[in-house]
Amino acid sequence: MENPIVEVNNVSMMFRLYRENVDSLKEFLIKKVKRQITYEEFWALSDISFQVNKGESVALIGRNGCGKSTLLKTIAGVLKPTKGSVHINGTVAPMIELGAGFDMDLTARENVFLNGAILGYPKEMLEENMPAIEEFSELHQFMDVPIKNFSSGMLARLGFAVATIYTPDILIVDEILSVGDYRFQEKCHARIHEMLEQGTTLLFVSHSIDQVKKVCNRAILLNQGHMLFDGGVKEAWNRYDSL
Ligand SMILES: Nc1ncnc2c1ncn2[C@@H]1O[C@H](COP(=O)(O)OP(=O)(O)OP(=O)(O)O)[C@@H](O)[C@H]1O
Repeated sequence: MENPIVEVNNVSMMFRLYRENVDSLKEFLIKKVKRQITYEEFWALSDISFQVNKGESVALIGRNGCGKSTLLKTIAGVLKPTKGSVHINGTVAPMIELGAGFDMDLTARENVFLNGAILGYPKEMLEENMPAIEEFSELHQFMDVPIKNFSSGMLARLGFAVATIYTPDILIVDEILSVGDYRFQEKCHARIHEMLEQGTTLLFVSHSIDQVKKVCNRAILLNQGHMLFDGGVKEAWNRYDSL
């Protein structure tokens, strides 16, 4: 039997919620040293465990703030869980906060190199793929324009084009398909399907049942940081509806 491609073992995530109202880092540090800073512990994820096998497409569903993005970030390695562990058996392309590493003062082309480097792609690979990125993002005449002049849809197109230049073992998609116009969303879906056909495993967050039904064969329902259900998409959505 093959090893699972993603293993999430008893993952819990705690954030400190600071209640103090401080105006500067200096004031914060002084208060911290004097132990005048108080915080509340907030558990965004509590004891989550599941495994994903190669080729599965799994949706994470649940209400706003239930912990979906936090869970994806621990799987992508962006956040280290407070307790538990995550094991990944392959390459990961995280599409979380697309273009989070963009610099607004740089041009689209310069940002391809910047964002590509953050994603760990070699410079030569980015140079080689520049025509494909221009083509997919449909930003031809805008490639040498500073991106501060771009619309949110244009930024999403650029971010998606950079993130998908190679076919990863695991693709992590967080809500990004809600950005961009309908035609571009369809293009993103087509690209994701192409990857799935090549054996990519998908972890997907979306608030749209139609999108989840289109791409996923399994869904995990979260509620206030707890895992309530793991199984078929239809049943997961029925349970979500009755929360
Ligand atoms: N860095 C942080 N510091 C403090 N609290 C955080 C931090 N990141 C997330 N949270 C809190 O953790 C909880 C889960 O957030 P998360 O973004 O994972 O939810 P979500 O299910 O993805 O929500 P949405 O559907 O609105 O995107 C929320 O209550 C959020 O406020």
